[in-house]
Amino acid sequence: MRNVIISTNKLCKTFSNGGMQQHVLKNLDIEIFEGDFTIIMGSSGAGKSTLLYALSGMDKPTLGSIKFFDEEITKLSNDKLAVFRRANCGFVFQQMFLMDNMSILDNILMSGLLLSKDRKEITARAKELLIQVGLDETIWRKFPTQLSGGEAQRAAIVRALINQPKVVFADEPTGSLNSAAGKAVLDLLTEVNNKGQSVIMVTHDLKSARRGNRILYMRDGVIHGVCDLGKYISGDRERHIKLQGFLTEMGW
Ligand SMILES: Nc1ncnc2c1ncn2[C@@H]1O[C@H](COP(=O)(O)OP(=O)(O)OP(=O)(O)O)[C@@H](O)[C@H]1O
Repeated sequence: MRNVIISTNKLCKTFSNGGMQQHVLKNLDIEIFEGDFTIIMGSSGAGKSTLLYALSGMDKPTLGSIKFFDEEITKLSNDKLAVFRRANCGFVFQQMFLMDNMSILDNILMSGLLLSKDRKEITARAKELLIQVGLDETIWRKFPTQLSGGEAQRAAIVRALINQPKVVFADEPTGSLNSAAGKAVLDLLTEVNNKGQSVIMVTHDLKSARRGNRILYMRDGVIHGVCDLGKYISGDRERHIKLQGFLTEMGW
């Protein structure tokens, strides 16, 4: 029996666009399991990012509720929600902003020291993660404006992971990266997941999706299908065929 870490009850999100109501999430009842690498796929505009933002407490739903661990986060005030997110969540989104007036290492340490006072340990973890995403010592003291977009994105990912969040939310984390840098990021997310942290990732990319063990396919604001793939093993051909078959069935 697997533990449910996030569950939604009749989750709805409606946007008002030019006076028109757009129902983007429609009565979703979803369960996310502890330790899973959950992938959210689907056509453009299906509501994937909206769902990710709602599940992570970054955005409030219009109707319905979200339970995250034992906390009904939809009932929390904005301040309490911010504290909850800081303690439990890591965010790897497309637009990630590093502080321009601080070095890359200091950007990461600042996040780490919000939750821990052990500077030595946080520094060691930061350096280890930086190396894992292919950012060596030569860039640690640089400022964000001195980095390429891909380097800055990888540094921001390290910042998101420095507090070893119980759940990592990622929205197309490899979107702006070349294939080697993208692989380093996926390897890091896989490793984090293997250590027990849950990952929820929105992606359009088959290579990224293969890292997940459970795929939720969205269409028009609802979950259209679910595929259980089992744990990621590099080069597992059968898994790949199963995922492709599922996506074809979903009309991807
Ligand atoms: N803040 C907002 N205000 C108004 N409409 C929004 C807002 N955010 C999203 N939408 C609309 O909701 C719909 C779903 O958007 P969302 O970004 O969740 O889709 P998606 O499945 O992630 O798409 P993509 O794969 O193209 O990123 C889109 O039609 C979008 O225009």
